[in-house]
Amino acid sequence: MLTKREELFGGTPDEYLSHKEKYENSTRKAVILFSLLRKIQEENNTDLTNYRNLLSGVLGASISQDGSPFGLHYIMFMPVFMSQADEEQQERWLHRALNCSIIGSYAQTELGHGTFIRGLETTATYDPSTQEFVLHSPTLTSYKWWPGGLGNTANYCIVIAQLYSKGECHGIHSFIVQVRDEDTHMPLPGIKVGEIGVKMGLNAVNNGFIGFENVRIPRTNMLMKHAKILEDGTYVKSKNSKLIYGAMVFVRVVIVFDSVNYLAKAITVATRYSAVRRQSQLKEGEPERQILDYVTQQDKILTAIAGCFAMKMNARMLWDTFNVINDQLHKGNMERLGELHALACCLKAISTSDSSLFTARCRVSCGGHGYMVSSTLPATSALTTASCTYEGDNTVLLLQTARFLLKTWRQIDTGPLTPTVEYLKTVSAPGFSYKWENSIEGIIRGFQIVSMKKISSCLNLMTAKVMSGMSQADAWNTISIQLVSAGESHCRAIVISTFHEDMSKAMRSMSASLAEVMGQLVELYAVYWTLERLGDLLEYTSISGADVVKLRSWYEELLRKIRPNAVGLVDAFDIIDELLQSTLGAYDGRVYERLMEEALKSPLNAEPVNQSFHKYLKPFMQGKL
Ligand SMILES: CCCCCCCC/C=C\CCC/C=C/C(=O)SCCNC(=O)CCNC(=O)[C@H](O)C(C)(C)COP(=O)(O)OP(=O)(O)OC[C@H]1O[C@@H](n2cnc3c(N)ncnc32)[C@H](O)[C@@H]1OP(=O)(O)O
Ligand SMILES: Cc1cc2nc3c(=O)[nH]c(=O)nc-3n(C[C@H](O)[C@H](O)[C@H](O)COP(=O)(O)OP(=O)(O)OC[C@H]3O[C@@H](n4cnc5c(N)ncnc54)[C@H](O)[C@@H]3O)c2cc1C
Repeated sequence: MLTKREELFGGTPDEYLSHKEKYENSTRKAVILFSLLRKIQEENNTDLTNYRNLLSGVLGASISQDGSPFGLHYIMFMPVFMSQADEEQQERWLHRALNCSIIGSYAQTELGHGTFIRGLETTATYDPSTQEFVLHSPTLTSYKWWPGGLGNTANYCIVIAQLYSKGECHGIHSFIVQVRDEDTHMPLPGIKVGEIGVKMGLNAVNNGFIGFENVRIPRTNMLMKHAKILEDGTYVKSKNSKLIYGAMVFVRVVIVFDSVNYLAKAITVATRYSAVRRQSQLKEGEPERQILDYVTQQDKILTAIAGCFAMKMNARMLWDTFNVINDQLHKGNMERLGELHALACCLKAISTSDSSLFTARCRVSCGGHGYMVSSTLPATSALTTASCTYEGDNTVLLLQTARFLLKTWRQIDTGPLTPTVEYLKTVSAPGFSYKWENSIEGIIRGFQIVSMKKISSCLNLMTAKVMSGMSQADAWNTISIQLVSAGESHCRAIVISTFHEDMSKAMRSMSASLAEVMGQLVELYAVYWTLERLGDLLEYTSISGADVVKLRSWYEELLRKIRPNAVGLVDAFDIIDELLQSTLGAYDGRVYERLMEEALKSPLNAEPVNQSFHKYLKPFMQGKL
């Protein structure tokens, strides 16, 4: 009789399963795991604020690097319900979703549209005679495409469609739709649903497609916490049309935490492997050195560790900011919605692009063995690159942040600014002067000045182009590279300052030795990004060549200081081997034995001579083919 642990972590490695077997195996594991989580959930009431704890359990427990067919149920279906469904609808469905007696997905993206959601083609037309909506996919491009779990798993999904009533289009709204029979799991009439095929990664998420042929759903299946359709078809609009976007903000907040978790796995593997792997002699006649002793290896890995700690603290800040503003939204105060959206956009974009960049570096830092699937680095790389796209393409999200920053800059003199942008007032105040200094505070100030000057420059460029006769939209597109750069600079200034401030607070309750190491990580992160963004700093601040020489020495000194604590820092992530699932990163350091053990599991090692020898090779080698 297998133990739960053996059931979850034993059996044929996923990499040797077919696409279909991988899905079936993931579903088998998911029901084991989420039965345990369901028990935990039943003891707690659930609203959006305490929901993230459950979600971090779900994400942390998602034991496959290929994701889980239940992912979207937890990550989007339920949060959207909590933020978009009215009380009666939550009463009717949320408990069933929480105890997994229904499994949901979130169907927004279509074959033809992902970013431009106002261009979605799926329609929901209200029929007052029957008090129903008619859901329809008018074109192939209107088919929903990508929703996780929709292929074979979910029996309900939230569909985002253009709402029509009394001949008028009211834009996109959310609807809950049953897609499969709860007993037979057969697709319901008028519904064409399936799985989209093999992807670069996340191949257990069961991403699907769905098309509707005049499918009728009750009026009360429109999620009506904000906007409503009355029985006679009268449309009652939301207090704020942007509230429909609320769930995307929540998921972006979750994804920042996710990106930290994925990066933590990758750097745990790369750091431990770099301590085990010996290669080349630093000095003739000496034993081969741990590759972690090479400064170029430290440059790849220690900066990733610092980045992981930095983003973890920013994820917490974002979550706290989300809760504060979400409470205000519930009380009808929309004042900071735009700021929250801009912050969630840029932190989602920067956390996922950093995580993708550093994970790829971890992969190459492990040489050939880092290219083995059994190292788990290829899967983590595939995962982190996906996160640069899902829940909003990073470029598009940074443009959203830039849109907010330009709006803020236009109003800079009309009154106080909200917390995440008040630095713009400080560094642009009359009489403010700043001379570059090689210190954490000096670096933060430098990044804030770069951000402010980029925003100001973008607005001036826009104004000049529009004055020259260019349309607003063309002017925006023409300078969009600089707009993205302004969004990134704003975010980097926030990440460094938050890391410094929050870590400084945390260090007060640490031992002196631990505080010293944490302080080194903050400095390493700040100095690394200063060297990475030298062009901006040379353009907008008084940093000099001499400052740069000193910065480089400071950087190399920090690598030297942090090296002895590298393994301890990643051990502190405390990721158990079963979740790490890596031949290179296992706690016991038996890298070579594990590589061989995993290789022997390959079906191609089941017999000494593969059948292709007799069928193909032998006749070929004998000239008979
Ligand atoms: C069990 C374990 C499982 C583990 C599995 C691995 C983990 C996986 C983790 C997560 C899985 C994720 C699954 C993925 C799900 C999805 O991808 S769902 C689909 C997501 N799609 C998007 O994000 C679409 C992106 N596009 C947009 O958001 C918008 O189209 C837009 C880019 C913002 C542009 O829209 P629009 O043209 O309408 O907007 P603008 O004209 O630019 O601005 C209009 C005003 O609206 C404000 N706005 C826009 N968005 C929001 C928002 N989200 N919140 C608040 N306000 C918003 C914008 O600021 C403008 O306001 P203004 O006029 O005042 O300036
Ligand atoms: C693994 C994965 C899981 C997903 N899960 C779901 C899910 O469960 N539910 C769901 O609804 N969706 C899901 N998606 C879809 C995802 O939300 C979209 O892929 C994403 O929103 C990007 O849209 P798109 O793919 O249409 O790319 P596009 O929007 O076509 O972007 C392609 C390129 O065009 C550029 N571009 C687009 N618009 C602009 C603009 N205005 N300005 C400048 N450049 C622009 C982008 O920067 C990008 O470089 C998932 C996607 C992935 C990869």
